[in-house]
Amino acid sequence: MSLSVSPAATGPAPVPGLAPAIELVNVSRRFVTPDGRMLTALRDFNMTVGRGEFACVVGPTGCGKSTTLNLVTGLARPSAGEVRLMGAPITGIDPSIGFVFQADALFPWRSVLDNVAAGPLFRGEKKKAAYERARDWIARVGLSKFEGHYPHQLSGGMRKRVALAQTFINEPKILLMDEPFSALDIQTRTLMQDELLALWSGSGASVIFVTHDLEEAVALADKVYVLTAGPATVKAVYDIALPRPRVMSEIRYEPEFIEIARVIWDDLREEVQIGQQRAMGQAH
Ligand SMILES: Nc1ncnc2c1ncn2[C@@H]1O[C@H](COP(=O)(O)OP(=O)(O)OP(=O)(O)O)[C@@H](O)[C@H]1O
Repeated sequence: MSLSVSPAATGPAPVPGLAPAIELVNVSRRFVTPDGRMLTALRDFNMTVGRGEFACVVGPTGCGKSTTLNLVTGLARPSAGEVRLMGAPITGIDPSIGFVFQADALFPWRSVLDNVAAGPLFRGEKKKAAYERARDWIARVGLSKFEGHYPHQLSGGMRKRVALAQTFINEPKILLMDEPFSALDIQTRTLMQDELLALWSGSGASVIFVTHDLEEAVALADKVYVLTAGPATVKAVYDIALPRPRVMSEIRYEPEFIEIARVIWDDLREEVQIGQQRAMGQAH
């Protein structure tokens, strides 16, 4: 059984001389609520994502998962502690970060080709080279026949493919994903997970992927972080040593996968129950 549980961040053996891609060190993040109270969303939060590592984050609703991503983007500052990218403290919004969120960020008035070429053109790449690379990425996600289509003419899964091409064409060193596939039906979601792993495996990108779907987390990740009901701290980190390449439609039926998901769910369930009890208490 290649399952290990650790109370602190582990991960692949660090590359000598290279700092981890992402580090959150003793981070706390507090907000002032609209009624003037102080709300602690993250407390003493520690996370280390190695270079090229795929980390998934699961936790109860509202515990602080998106807040974690916002700190890594540089859009939000920690109230205490430090966030480092490639060993250096964050000073602003880093152009080497790519994002994919639940709502895709396609320009509705641009064709698929223009959407995918937008990033390189914005960064000053020559038009010919940008469009050549865009066509290549569109082909990689299987949409060559649709490059002249507009987003409203595509299915949800096709739009996600465009969003992935639009992200990977920028060759992000760090990729932040916040429930990117949660609005898709289960079959399309499975296909998109395969697509994501295929694109990621050739990219070298370090990923933080937030999801409510524990099976999705186990299937994709090198490492799964389980967060406590808010304020979020890291409850446990699980190394997922399932071999790669992984085929999403098959992996879920493997005994080892089922066992790993069961063990992590036992841990997560407690936090989900705490979150639900609190929500019910607030409703009374
Ligand atoms: N800008 C803000 N101002 C005040 N409170 C905030 C702000 N952003 C987040 N919060 C609060 O911080 C807590 C964590 O929110 P966050 O969105 O990070 O949780 P989450 O785990 O991503 O939620 P979900 O599972 O619903 O996606 C919540 O109680 C939320 O209401």
